[in-house]
Amino acid sequence: MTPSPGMETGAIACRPLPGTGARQRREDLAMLELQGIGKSYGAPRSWLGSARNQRTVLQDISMTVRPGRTLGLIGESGAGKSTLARIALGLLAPTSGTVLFDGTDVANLRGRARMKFRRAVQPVFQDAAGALNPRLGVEAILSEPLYLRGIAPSERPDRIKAALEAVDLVPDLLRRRPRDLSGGQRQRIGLARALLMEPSILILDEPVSALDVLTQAQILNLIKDLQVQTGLGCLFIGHDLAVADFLCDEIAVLDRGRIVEQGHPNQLFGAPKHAYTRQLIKATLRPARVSK
Ligand SMILES: Nc1ncnc2c1ncn2[C@@H]1O[C@H](COP(=O)(O)OP(=O)(O)OP(=O)(O)O)[C@@H](O)[C@H]1O
Repeated sequence: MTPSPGMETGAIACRPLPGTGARQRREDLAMLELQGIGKSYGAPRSWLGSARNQRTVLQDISMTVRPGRTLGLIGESGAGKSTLARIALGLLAPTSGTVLFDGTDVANLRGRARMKFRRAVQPVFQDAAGALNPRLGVEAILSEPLYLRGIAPSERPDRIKAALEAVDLVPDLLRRRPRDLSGGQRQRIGLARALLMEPSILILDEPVSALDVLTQAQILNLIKDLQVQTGLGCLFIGHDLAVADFLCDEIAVLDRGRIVEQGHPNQLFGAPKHAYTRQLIKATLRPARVSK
């Protein structure tokens, strides 16, 4: 199959973020585990004992995001991907099941321990424009995580500069606002902001869906390089099989709130077991396989 343009051509140079260092790859250590996650929206009519208003969107989802690995969650619109992303980030409570961060149920985390979890698991969303405060300039946007981490003001400019370099942006952009950036630049700023939190895990919710194919390839290479460099674990959420194939070590296929198949991309694309996976592959116009 044909690789998407730019995907296989020279990965963007990696520069370590200051203070991030190159983390050890700890392949066997589970960092974020979702165990039997279920989610229903809408309040039950409890006084009638009826659940007529409730709609179940996730059922019995179990997956583990490990350091240095990228797990993909693929499904069509409405399958429940963003709901799962919000649960993994601790922004939404599951109706059933448990999210474990380094072995601890995040529902029981309070105070500093909860802040540590929220810092360690960082999102990168599809809509970078919506995720960046439009009233702030890039410098203020990138200062925020450093402020939250208690980094001294005197240290912030160097860290911001290095973060910009890490995502291949020039310091000139610091004075601009999100609306004055291209989609790709905004996504890089979103990535830099997440990285400045020194996360263990990135939740990539459709991170390149809004970008043209060349910019997609650059951002995907960047994510991959940064992951190798820092040992980050990633949960990639999306619908694009070619992107998942390029980025992921393992892919789970989500159909109407249930994982119907999970495996290595070669197995999944080469010999899909479930009818829904076959349907997804067939519906994709010749997904580009990219050599790893
Ligand atoms: N706050 C909410 N209240 C009620 N229903 C919701 C809420 N959020 C999402 N849903 C419903 O849950 C289902 C799953 O939505 P979700 O956004 O998780 O899917 P998705 O796979 O991310 O879709 P897309 O790729 O289109 O963003 C959808 O039917 C949606 O309408």
